[in-house]
Amino acid sequence: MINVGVFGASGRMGKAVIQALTNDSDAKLAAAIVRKNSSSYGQSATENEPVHFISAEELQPDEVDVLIDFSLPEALTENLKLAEQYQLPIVVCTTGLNDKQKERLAQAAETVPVLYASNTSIGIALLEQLVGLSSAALPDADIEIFEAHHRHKKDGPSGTAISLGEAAAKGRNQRWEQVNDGIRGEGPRSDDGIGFSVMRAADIVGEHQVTLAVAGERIEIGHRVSDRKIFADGALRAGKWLQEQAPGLYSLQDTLDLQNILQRMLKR
Ligand SMILES: NC(=O)C1=CN([C@@H]2O[C@H](COP(=O)(O)OP(=O)(O)OC[C@H]3O[C@@H](n4cnc5c(N)ncnc54)[C@H](OP(=O)(O)O)[C@@H]3O)[C@@H](O)[C@H]2O)C=CC1
Ligand SMILES: O=C(O)C1=N[C@H](C(=O)O)C[C@H](O)C1
Repeated sequence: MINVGVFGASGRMGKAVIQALTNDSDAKLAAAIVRKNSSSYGQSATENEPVHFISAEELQPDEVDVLIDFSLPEALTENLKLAEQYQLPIVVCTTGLNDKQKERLAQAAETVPVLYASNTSIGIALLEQLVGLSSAALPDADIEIFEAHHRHKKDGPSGTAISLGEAAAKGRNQRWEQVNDGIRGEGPRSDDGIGFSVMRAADIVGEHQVTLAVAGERIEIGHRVSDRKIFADGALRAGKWLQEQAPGLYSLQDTLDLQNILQRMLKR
């Protein structure tokens, strides 16, 4: 049985992970971590089991095998410090990280296993591969990315949309910093630029579409999530995998065989 500690446990995703753990025969909730000034602090985190929302200082490291972080970027440094202090593997799922925070992930990965996933759905991992392949195969296509999320989302474009842009740039051997056009506004597009359009509305869980267009033809590769269980299950799957790994910085792609599957398919 794997004991899971969840950061951001009171949030939309934290609750989804706790719910997923109630039906998981290999893993259980060991710690539901919130801020000390959280309105959830001290309350029961589960319906039947005696797990309460605690603060990070109250974490009992011997009771936890892996940490899953679905809080916000502001909490990343403290969460990584805890993982380092207690030598615990950590799956980081928060988005909107700046360059310094991404460097901090790499620094933590020198001493503990760290898996960073802007999207824990296997469908998006597959989409990334398909986008890389399509971008390489259509070097002259204009690439644009659309994403839609719920009205409460703070960051934009979404972490997933940026990861898909990076996969497209990689497919063409381009540096992401050179082709990232950000959210589209006025003015004509450059030949290589990859731009985003963003929708925030109601309770949309997460939708992404990558368009590769040449004059007269358009490829659209898309993905929609309608239930946060998809992300929660993906994060737990990643956590189970990570707790058997050596220190290092991993991605969801490392846990899957998609690249080999794609290569085998292409050889046929
Ligand atoms: N990788 C993936 O597949 C997915 C990633 N995400 C990402 O996960 C993150 C959380 O999303 P979501 O659950 O919707 O967000 P919520 O706002 O619902 O939850 C975030 C939780 O973090 C806690 N929090 C807020 N501010 C701080 C802070 N400064 N320090 C520590 N904790 C804080 C809050 O709990 P409290 O105040 O009670 O402490 C809050 O409940 C986002 O970055 C989102 O983009 C979302 C879905 C899927
Ligand atoms: O905030 C969300 O809800 C989501 N965030 C992630 C992102 O920014 O890509 C993943 C998912 O699409 C939901």
